[in-house]
Amino acid sequence: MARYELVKRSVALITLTNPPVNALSSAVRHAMAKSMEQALNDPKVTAVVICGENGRFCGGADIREFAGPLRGPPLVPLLDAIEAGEKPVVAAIEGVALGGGFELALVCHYCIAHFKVNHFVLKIIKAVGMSRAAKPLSSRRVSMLTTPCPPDLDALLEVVTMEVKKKARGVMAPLACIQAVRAAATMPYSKGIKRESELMATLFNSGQARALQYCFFAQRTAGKWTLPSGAQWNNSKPREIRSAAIIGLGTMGRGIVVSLARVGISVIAVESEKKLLETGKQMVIGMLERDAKRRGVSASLNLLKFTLSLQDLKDVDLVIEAVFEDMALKKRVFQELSKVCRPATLLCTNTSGLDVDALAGVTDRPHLVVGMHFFSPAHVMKLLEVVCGPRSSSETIATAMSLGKRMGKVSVAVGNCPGFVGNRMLKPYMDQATFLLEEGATPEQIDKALEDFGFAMGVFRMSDLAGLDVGWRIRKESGLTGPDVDPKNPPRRRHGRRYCPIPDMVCEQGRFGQKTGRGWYMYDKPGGTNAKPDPLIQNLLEMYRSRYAIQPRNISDQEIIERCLFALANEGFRILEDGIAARPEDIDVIYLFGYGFPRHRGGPMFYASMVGLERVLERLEHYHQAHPDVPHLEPSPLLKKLVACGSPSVQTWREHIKTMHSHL
Ligand SMILES: CCC/C=C/C(=O)SCCNC(=O)CCNC(=O)[C@H](O)C(C)(C)COP(=O)([O-])OP(=O)([O-])OC[C@H]1O[C@@H](n2cnc3c(N)ncnc32)[C@H](O)[C@@H]1OP(=O)([O-])[O-]
Repeated sequence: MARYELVKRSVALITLTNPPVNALSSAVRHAMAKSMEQALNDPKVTAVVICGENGRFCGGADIREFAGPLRGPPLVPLLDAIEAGEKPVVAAIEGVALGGGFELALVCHYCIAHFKVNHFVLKIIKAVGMSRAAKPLSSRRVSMLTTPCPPDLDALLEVVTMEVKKKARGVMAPLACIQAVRAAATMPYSKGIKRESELMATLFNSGQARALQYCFFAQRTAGKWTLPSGAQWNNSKPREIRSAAIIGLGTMGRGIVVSLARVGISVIAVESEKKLLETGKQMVIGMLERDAKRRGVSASLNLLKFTLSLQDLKDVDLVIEAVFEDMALKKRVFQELSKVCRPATLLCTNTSGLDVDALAGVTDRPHLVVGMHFFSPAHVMKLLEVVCGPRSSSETIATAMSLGKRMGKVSVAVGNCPGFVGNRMLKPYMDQATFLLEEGATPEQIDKALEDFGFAMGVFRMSDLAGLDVGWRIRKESGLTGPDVDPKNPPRRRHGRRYCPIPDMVCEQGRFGQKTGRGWYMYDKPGGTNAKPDPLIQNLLEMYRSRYAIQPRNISDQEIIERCLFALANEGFRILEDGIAARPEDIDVIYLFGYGFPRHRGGPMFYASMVGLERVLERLEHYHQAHPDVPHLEPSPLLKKLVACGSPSVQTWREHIKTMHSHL
């Protein structure tokens, strides 16, 4: 946990040894305290060096221990002892120095940030020699330093506070940091430290801290995918991918090309027409050049090839199809790929919800077919849903997961069903929002409630950004609206359940969102981003309500949050029951990285657990009773089961889910 050695007969070297990141666990703190005592009491020791094993100084407190009560010696007295000690202490920093690890470095009298380990001992000895020859230690103690305080501190912090409140809506920690900076600038050290401890205690005991800790581990859990067959992340070897092809240079295809090329993978990009190919090529080159400039590297344009011919794909390791979301078209592409590509080439589809197994079925290699659902813009968004068809091999899944990681994505393995995890859950969430419009709410009221909850964008602003026509086309294709609707259907019912036609009416007016300058809001111009409430939408809602004799009522923010978010989580429970996601953590990671769910709320499933499953169940029952024609509000059997089992912690829900239904 901490190794103690005497180097050159006078330097005590204390090495933190707690892999993987040398976190300050109770055992490490205990060993550190003992080692420091030994070093300070040994007359042979003239200086102390603290470093971390395996190229990492210290990743901070051991977050795993936050779940329980504090054990072992606290960190602060150890830090005080180092700072006040009469022997110079040097922090030899390599890799990370985060949180408590950073504090540890700060209280040391000297810090060396070094890269070449072979120079390690030499540098330390030099630094220690310097410290002994130089001024007394008092000038090196952080508590003795005066903090510069700008004369306009209040105004400065006011501006920063406003900015933080805008960017990190509802998040406590950044605001507490500003208060800590104020304390550092205006109070003596001992009082400032006390103030910081109070702030830390407030944060530490908040639900937000628990949510953020959960998110940290959920993200890492998601990478540890597992299938009912026993194949999992640590027993399935991914293939090495050196070359890839992208079919379709629309928005998604372009983003995927950029994501691949910037990690050094050769990419062949295919389009069906010369004009589309040329436009796509120019855009990809521009995106790569801007990206390279931002990162201070040269753009990897030599890795790109643009072509109109699928024949050029015969030797690539992997193909990602990113054509229009049309099953017949995708099937034609996959049939063609089967003929053209060598038998070992992996065939991936970037679909946002179509049946991956149906596509696998038209190929000569269903075991090498997998879904890779990127989120737009694909070179920016971190989420990747890896959709495992029933016939996808473990090697195929491992390859897609590992390729996602290589591209810097947070990859989550999910099962194959309409909409997979993310978009399947989105439907009940959006349905609730439109039902609330019918009942008396406005788009801006609903968006404000969701944004106050912490979403970067409410559901209507988000839809305007994404484009309303996409969902409209899907609804037309599935016979929910348009000429194919059975005229016997009442206007507000489909398949025996409640249906809200308002989104269709908005689209019928050519209002497709930001791109047309009109959607749920109005914008200054097509492509504008400044959303303003539109009186025409208000009129449309009023006419709609009067046509269907709906008496509008006042709807509270609480009802908006409960109906939208509990319906979202309820679908998450069904997804777990159906085995489309292996764990609640996977669902939460998808919502955090793909749908802007506020991180300090932990994701929809964690949020439900924080509200209390009993309460979620009771509210869903209440709303379902009021709206019996909305099946999404009927509490899922898994939710009921978990409540009956005493609402166990989210990390143990998996034990209550029958794995026999798994689609993963
Ligand atoms: C008391 C005074 C107040 C102090 C407060 C604090 O210090 S608050 C803390 C302030 N510190 C932070 O907030 C730092 C949080 N950590 C990080 O930001 C990153 O992990 C990293 C940059 C250290 C390494 O990134 P990377 O991409 O190279 O690697 P990776 O991310 O994949 O992690 C590898 C493995 O290490 C694990 N693990 C990591 N850190 C901790 C930890 N502190 N604890 C426990 N475990 C930790 C991680 O779970 C994973 O385990 P797995 O899945 O293999 O079993």
